[in-house]
Amino acid sequence: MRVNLFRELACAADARVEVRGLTKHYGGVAAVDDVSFTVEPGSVTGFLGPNGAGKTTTLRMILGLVRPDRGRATIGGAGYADLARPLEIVGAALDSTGFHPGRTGLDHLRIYAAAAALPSSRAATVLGVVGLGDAGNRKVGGYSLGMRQRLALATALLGDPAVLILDEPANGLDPEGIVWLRRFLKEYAEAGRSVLVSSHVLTEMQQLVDRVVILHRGRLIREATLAELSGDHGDLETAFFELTTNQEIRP
Ligand SMILES: Nc1ncnc2c1ncn2[C@@H]1O[C@H](COP(=O)(O)OP(=O)(O)OP(=O)(O)O)[C@@H](O)[C@H]1O
Repeated sequence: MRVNLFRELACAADARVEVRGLTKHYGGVAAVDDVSFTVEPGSVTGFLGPNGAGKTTTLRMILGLVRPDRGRATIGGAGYADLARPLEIVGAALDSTGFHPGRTGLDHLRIYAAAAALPSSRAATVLGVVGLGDAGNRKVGGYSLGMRQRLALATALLGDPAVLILDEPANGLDPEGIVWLRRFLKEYAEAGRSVLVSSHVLTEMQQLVDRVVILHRGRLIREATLAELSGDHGDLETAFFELTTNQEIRP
């Protein structure tokens, strides 16, 4: 399974995501304010912050879904819009609610594969990888939340990308699913790829990530390895609360 899924990357730098000075205002609100960080190949990076910190807006700017007011995000050195075959560079699962309920999981994936000029056979391959091999011919309307999360991950994996960007991927997964996801993402990173994953469940992140990027009120407040953060603050939960409370309130 791993042999088929994880092709050799031509160059490790293909999996590097660089965010430099990203800024986005909505009306008077600085949703993201001069944020810079790097997602390193070979690592799982946790993207953390309280509600409204600017995580989703940042992810959407990396993926070319929101135009920044200032700054730039690159994946393997290129902006998303300049990627010739984007699904083969970056796979993203930001939302597991947007599936057509009347389509089967397999059909959903085949449509995405066709749109990206990927072989139709990838649909069954990625369904098997995420553990939905037996549910591929069932309509997505009958899938549980955890099954939809797995389908969203399968969609992200279609192009065998160098980078995975996932928003709350464990939401709705049962304990076995969470353990599976953790192992899968670690293996993915160990194959020289990179994973950027946002979650509010800090105990889960503690077990999953190598590095963390923490936003608060639109600004970067810490980019560090988990080991550095633990050295300074103890566990991730303690670090998170120490860093995100008692912050100076900006005008
Ligand atoms: N399309 C939009 N129009 C107006 N304001 C927006 C829009 N998108 C985001 N915002 C605002 O930008 C700020 C950052 O929101 P964002 O969704 O990026 O935060 P988040 O860290 O992902 O939050 P959560 O953890 O709750 O998902 C919030 O104040 C939000 O209300």
